[in-house]
Amino acid sequence: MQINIINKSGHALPQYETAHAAGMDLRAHTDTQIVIKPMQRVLVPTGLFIELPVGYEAQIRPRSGLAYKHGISIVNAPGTIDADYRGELKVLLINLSDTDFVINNADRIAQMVIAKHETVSWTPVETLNETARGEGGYGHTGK
Ligand SMILES: O=c1ccn([C@H]2C[C@H](O)[C@@H](COP(=O)(O)OP(=O)(O)OP(=O)(O)O)O2)c(=O)[nH]1
Ligand SMILES: [Mg+2]
Repeated sequence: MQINIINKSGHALPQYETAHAAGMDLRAHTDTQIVIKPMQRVLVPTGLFIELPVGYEAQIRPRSGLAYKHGISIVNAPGTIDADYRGELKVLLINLSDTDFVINNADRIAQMVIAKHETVSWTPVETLNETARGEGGYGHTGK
């Protein structure tokens, strides 16, 4: 499918890095180097603006390589981009390591998955149907 995008980043458009990748990497759009100190969070601009079709969302997810090697994650993972959002895509990174992490312009900082979603309406009721699980949760089936 095609999605309208405005690209003010000066970088190439996000792309799938392999043939069947689910996510497209997002690059930082910054004039100055960004340093994220341990346990600090930073909202990193991408320079991208998109027009998702109704019924679709974009999910902003961490990159596992950055997470494993540098403790870089996303505070609100997965970030949700609504179909009616027209602002700049931004990535809320957090440094979970004990050393500073440096981001340069064009670094690939996160990945974005485009996904369908349902829009539901509620039917208020007094009881819900019975299941074997019932209210069990939070590990009630054991280790
Ligand atoms: O990682 C993110 C998460 C959100 N957004 C943008 C797109 C999204 O549509 C909008 C609102 O996000 P969200 O609903 O998660 O935030 P909120 O705190 O509920 O704000 P709002 O009241 O504006 O919905 O912010 C981003 O650019 N990056
Ligand atoms: Mg919201």
